[in-house]
Amino acid sequence: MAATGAATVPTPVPALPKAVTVPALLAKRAAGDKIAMLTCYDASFASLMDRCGVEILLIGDSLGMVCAGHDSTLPVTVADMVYHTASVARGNKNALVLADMPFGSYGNPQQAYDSAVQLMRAGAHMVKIEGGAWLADTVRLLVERGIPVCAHIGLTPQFVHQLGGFKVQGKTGEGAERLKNDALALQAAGAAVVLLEAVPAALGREVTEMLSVPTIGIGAGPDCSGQVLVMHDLLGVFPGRKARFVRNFMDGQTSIDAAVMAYVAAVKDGSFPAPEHCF
Ligand SMILES: Nc1nc(=O)c2c([nH]1)NC[C@@H]1CN(c3ccc(C(=O)N[C@@H](CCC(=O)O)C(=O)O)cc3)CN21
Ligand SMILES: CC(C)C(=O)C(=O)O
Ligand SMILES: [Mg+2]
Repeated sequence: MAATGAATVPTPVPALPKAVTVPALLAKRAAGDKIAMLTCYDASFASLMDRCGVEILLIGDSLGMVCAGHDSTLPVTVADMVYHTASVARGNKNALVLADMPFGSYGNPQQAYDSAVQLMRAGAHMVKIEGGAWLADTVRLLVERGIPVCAHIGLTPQFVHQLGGFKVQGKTGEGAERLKNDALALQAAGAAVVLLEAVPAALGREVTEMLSVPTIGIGAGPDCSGQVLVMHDLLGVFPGRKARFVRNFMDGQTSIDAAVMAYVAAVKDGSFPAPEHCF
């Protein structure tokens, strides 16, 4: 028996990470721990991201653009989302599986419920819908029936034809007020997560401070509770024009695992997003 205790105690084998749950996300928000999320569309990448510590895997309707080659997310169907959600769920162990409700699948609360049930049966743990305070009744109905909801506000790509392009939102006083009002209404209706896309960093911070549920930002500044990127942007394989909030994490790495781990580390230590990624 060695005389000096501390140095001879064997390093414990790290416990397997606990599955990421809705209460676990709330606890991270309360503790100020950053949340790392990525889009994911298949089982192989789900397995890779899960083992690299990504906490939320988003089956984004961006798959219509990055996988299928459309120029918007509008052509994506519930059947497309079910196929990719089931694929991701098979590859995942610990992460929370979040599925986008595609364009046209939540026109009223009952249609939203029917669509969400299909995604939950496919393996989603939470669904995401785009829109503001007008969606409160839909959020309430889903949450009351056991379907956790992420509310997506700011730049909502399903509204591209109304927004006139993929443009930064909440830049005017009126726009910022509307966004804050939407965030509060959606949280009050039961949203477990609020996703902020392409809004000024100061507004991302304000909304995050106003809410008790976590915010996940994409082009919404460093003060959100967590961050998300489209995996093709993180890996530098998307051929289109890249948004200001994108960082290619393959730079300086020699494997996809290393790039994903660098992303998780940069989100956790607050070094991503940097000022050049913010509006
Ligand atoms: N590969 C990819 N990455 C994404 O982040 C993404 C998709 N696809 N498809 C669905 C939506 C579309 N998104 C986009 C696409 C482009 C910009 C963009 O270029 N924004 C300009 C702002 C221009 C302005 O406000 O005038 C930028 O400079 O970042 C932003 C979000 C986000 N989502
Ligand atoms: C960009 C993220 C937030 C998304 O909704 C998607 O990938 O579809
Ligand atoms: Mg989406």
